[in-house]
Amino acid sequence: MNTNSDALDRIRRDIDRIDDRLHDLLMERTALVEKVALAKAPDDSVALRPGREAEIMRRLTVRHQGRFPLPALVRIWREIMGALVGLQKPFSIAVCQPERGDGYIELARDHFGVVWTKTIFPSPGHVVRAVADGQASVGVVPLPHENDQEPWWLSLTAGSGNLPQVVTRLPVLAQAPIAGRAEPFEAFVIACRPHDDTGADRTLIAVETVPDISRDRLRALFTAAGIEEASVIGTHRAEDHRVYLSEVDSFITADDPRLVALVGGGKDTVRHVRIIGGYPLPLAL
Ligand SMILES: O=C(O)C(=O)C[C@]1(C(=O)O)C=C[C@@H](O)C=C1
Repeated sequence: MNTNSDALDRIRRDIDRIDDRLHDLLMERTALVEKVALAKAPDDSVALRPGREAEIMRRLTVRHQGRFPLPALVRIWREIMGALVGLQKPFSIAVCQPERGDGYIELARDHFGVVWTKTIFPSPGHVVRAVADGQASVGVVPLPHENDQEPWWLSLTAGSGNLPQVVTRLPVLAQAPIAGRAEPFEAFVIACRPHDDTGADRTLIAVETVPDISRDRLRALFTAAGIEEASVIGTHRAEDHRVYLSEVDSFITADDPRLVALVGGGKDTVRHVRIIGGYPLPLAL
């Protein structure tokens, strides 16, 4: 009996020592991130680097071993990086929560952690405006749906200047289903910064065509321009034109010659092509 409780005490002292080391490392990591913040351009409006975060998470999930559950590991690092992004610059999160419940707030909390303020907005359009105006550092908006009456992503295709862009897709690791909830919530994070190249990314390209063309024709235009694996994730039909939101399985920037080929290959049909961001591929279990 005594021996057992002695052994237990010893193990618990080891656990205390490990907790102290973890805690010390966390404080040391915080000090390093403060140095990273000083090295960033002062006019950077948001400290968030979704690509770097994705690379960290991929590296850790690959080296992970043993019985500690991977979703718990991801959650701990989400909390750490979420906390540290807001220590570098003021950080606030605009969340679209159009329906009852708090599915998108949960997604935002799982990704950015518990620390920073989250403000609920009734529509994705409000969130886009809040981020564009600098009222919020990032926004969480539902993934586009085919039958959206007023797709929020259209406002990311128009105009110039520092428009918000899609930078992340949530959740970064598929969540366990919640009993009683029909569908998992999924969202895009938008911010006034370009999406990052992590070597495993998707890019979102809005293509405006006059007149309307079929999806098959659109896919053929992408293929002819040298862009494979383009799938449509949203559409908007106006009186004299159609806008497709296509998702491409690679990292593409606005100056990519393939986009010029896409416009040229469409002769007069493709009026406008615009990248509205992209995101690192979500973690695979
Ligand atoms: O590497 C950076 O740029 C950081 O700001 C550090 C850090 C991190 O905690 O590792 C924090 C926030 C960023 O979104 C990405 C990574």
